Amino acid sequence: MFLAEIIGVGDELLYGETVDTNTAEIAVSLQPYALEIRRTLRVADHLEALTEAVREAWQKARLVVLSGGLGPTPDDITREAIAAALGERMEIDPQVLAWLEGIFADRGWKMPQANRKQALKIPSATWIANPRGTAPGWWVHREGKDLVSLPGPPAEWRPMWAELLPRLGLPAKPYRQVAFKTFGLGESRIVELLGDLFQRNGAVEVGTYAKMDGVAVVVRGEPGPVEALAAQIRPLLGEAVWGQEGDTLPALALQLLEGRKATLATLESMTGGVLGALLTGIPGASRNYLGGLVSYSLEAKSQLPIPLEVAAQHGVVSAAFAEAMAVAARGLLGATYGLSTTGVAGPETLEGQPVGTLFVGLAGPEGVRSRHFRLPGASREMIRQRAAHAALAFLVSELR
Ligand SMILES: NC(=O)c1ccc[n+]([C@@H]2O[C@H](COP(=O)(O)O)[C@@H](O)[C@H]2O)c1
Repeated sequence: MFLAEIIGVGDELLYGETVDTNTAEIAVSLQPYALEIRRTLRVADHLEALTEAVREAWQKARLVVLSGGLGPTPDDITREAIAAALGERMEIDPQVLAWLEGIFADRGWKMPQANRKQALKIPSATWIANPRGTAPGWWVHREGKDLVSLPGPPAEWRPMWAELLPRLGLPAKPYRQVAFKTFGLGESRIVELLGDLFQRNGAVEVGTYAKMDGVAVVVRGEPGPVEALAAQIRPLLGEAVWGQEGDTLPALALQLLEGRKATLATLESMTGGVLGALLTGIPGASRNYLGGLVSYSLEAKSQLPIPLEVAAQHGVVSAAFAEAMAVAARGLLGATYGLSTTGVAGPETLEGQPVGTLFVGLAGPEGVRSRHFRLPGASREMIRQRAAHAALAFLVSELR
């Protein structure tokens, strides 16, 4: 199998100011191709180090993809490093220079001298137009190999790469990926459930990925074996599965509400607005999400039509109180459904309940229910995010 090497360029990637997600994203985009990735690199804005890295990658690999270092400042040296590694001289391309000057002219500015270097190119490279920035990329096709140099910002390189990748003529392999998105199961529980089906052989590979919206179980590889294994895995995950590849909890929740021509109101305590933020992050949310309130303190709760004797009897962090809050949410905004959160995000505990405790209430035409969660999380922020996703996972499972 041919090799591919991916290089993330920039000091910030080495010292942790920025986590290099570009390399991972580019690697994922190469999965449908018959290329093997044995290593990826992060290299500083250092001419010698980057030249050496590019030279070595070019020697070994069928495809080399770089991201970063195409800006106008002196520390942007990716162009120089590629030119040195490939033994070519860069020249200013007058057409690209005119295009650059035009961008600045449109904004009513004169182009700074520093930007001139973004019009530099080696003879064997062709330009990759950048529709969103001043750093065009390079595509070198030489000796049956390809080298692609992209700018660092994802908003810039994504459309450039999406357009170029199919044109590279890389050897394709039959490939299929199936994802089951679950909530409420830990990764180790999933490993236990899957047993021998947790396979990693030549034909298929199973992986689990823990995110805020739960654990995704991904099966990838040759289409036939993937379909067969996914069909065996699906029933083992049962009710925990809420979606598939590309689904998000807030979008799915809104879609299910729309399917019922229903509306939703929220009343949040522990999540402090995170739930509302997730829902309003989806375009068109206002069709089905009426809005919500954050009643964080007991004082705020006492201003709302919630029977406080429920709190006195069961505590604020309880199934009964979550249900009372959900009923109040529904009534206050006249929504079809009311959804509530109450719990303990930490680091302080509340009412003797451990950090990570969450009760979600859901009130609707069919009555009122609640669910108890014990959420893992290393920080208050993580738990609040997980809690908001848990509330949506509960809503989705009830609306299905
Ligand atoms: N009913 C609720 O969900 C609710 C409201 C306020 C605080 N808390 C929890 O109480 C603890 C202390 O809160 P503060 O750190 O905001 O004072 C935290 O764990 C927090 O998550 C829970």
